[in-house]
Amino acid sequence: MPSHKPIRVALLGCGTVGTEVVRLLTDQAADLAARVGAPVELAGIAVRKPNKHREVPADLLTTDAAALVASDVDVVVEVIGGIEPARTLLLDALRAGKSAVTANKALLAEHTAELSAAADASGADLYFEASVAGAIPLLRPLRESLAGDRITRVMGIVNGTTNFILSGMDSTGASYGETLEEATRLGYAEADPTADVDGFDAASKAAILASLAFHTRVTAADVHREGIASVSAADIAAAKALGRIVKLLAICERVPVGGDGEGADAGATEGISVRVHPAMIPRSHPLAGVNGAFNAVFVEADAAGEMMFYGQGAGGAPTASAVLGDLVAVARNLVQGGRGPRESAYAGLPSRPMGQTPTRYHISLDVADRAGVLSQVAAVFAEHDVSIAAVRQEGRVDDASLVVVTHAATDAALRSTVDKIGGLPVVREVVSVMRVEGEET
Ligand SMILES: NC(=O)c1ccc[n+]([C@@H]2O[C@H](COP(=O)([O-])OP(=O)(O)OC[C@H]3O[C@@H](n4cnc5c(N)ncnc54)[C@H](O)[C@@H]3O)[C@@H](O)[C@H]2O)c1
Ligand SMILES: N[C@@H](CCO)C(=O)O
Ligand code: NA
Repeated sequence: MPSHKPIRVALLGCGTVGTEVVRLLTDQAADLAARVGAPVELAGIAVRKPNKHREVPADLLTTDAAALVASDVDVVVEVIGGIEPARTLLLDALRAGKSAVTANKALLAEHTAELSAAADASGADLYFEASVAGAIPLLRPLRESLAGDRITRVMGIVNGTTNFILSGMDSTGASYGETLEEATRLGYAEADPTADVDGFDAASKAAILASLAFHTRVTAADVHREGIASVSAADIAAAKALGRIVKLLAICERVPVGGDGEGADAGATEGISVRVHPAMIPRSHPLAGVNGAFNAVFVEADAAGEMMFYGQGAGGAPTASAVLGDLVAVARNLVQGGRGPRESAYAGLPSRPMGQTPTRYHISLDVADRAGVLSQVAAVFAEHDVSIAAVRQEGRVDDASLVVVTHAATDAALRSTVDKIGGLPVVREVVSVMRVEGEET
């Protein structure tokens, strides 16, 4: 039996995730104690409305989260969400030398520097595996298992709500609006789905992933963000016609820098691009088969090569699994002495603006079916120094469709190419414009 004194845990928030944390802590108490080497005891649960929590022991409930944090606890688990009061509560805990576990990506994407500094100053642990891709072990592999390698790219589906909607649009051909309604009816999308569909949730996760992968401090403000509201049935059909599928991707990659920049870029030869946007990927890509509310993250590293992490990225029990894994880790550190890895931001790579990021575009046009159209369109690409990888033209009686897939060029050059093409008299409509990922450039 464990001889160490019990590890006392304060749980802040008892919603979808918190309820499952309580259940796992209770159901697995004996196993957890054996694994940690000390009993892991729930000292209190901070909630807003105690009468709404009949499923958890009433004597543990309190509405005073700050007092619970200040009480005789060793670890604080934060599953409230949002910036305040979560930020202040976690800072108070860390400053007092109490280790912290959080699932709060919104907070981490803004305030990791401050939280890590507080943890370093007191020697406490800060763990947050549940904040990205829920149950999937991802942050610890990036931070620990791959610490000896050089990660070049992380590309993932890290938002279940938008993946559910895009998968639905792909399988039924329905519009974005219709599919969002269905997702809301089934309880996948929240009443206010803004954070998910506009890409804020994925952008927070991208910032956390890029920070770990590239040993660089990246915040949500460094992430280029586009959501899925403008993805049309025509985009989905255009992708399908060429053996591709549309996904909302979080992409973190190393990109070359000229070294002629100013400020943070001066003299740098390498930067990073961190972005969230819909993109077409080949149906043969490992991420293409990730459907519904599942998450998956594809990682490329110099020595390890390609890896994929796949599983449930959301939901009470899956997210609580990651929270409990972190809780066991910090509790073990308390029992055995020592600390988990500290924040590592030594590389300080500059974030490159989207306009200077190399991307590829898929462009579908409705054009007049007459001689010379193709050469007029091709001339605009040449003017912008954008090289064409493939062209497909289909003529009909009074109009025709033209699909162009480019080689890599800067996003800014591609954007101005599309703008200029849209203004050509022979182009009736720009049917679909989308970036292409997951293929040779
Ligand atoms: N639900 C998921 O699938 C999921 C997945 C990964 C990460 N997360 C993250 O986990 C955290 C919690 O998510 P959730 O889905 O459980 O949210 P939730 O809204 O279900 O639960 C949050 C709870 O915190 C309570 N709360 C709010 N202010 C409080 C305060 N001052 N003191 C005490 N309690 C307070 C709310 O009343 C609510 O019960 C968020 O940071 C979220 O981003 C959730
Ligand atoms: N709203 C998020 C929850 C998990 O972070 C999603 O849909 O993936
Ligand atoms: Na995770």
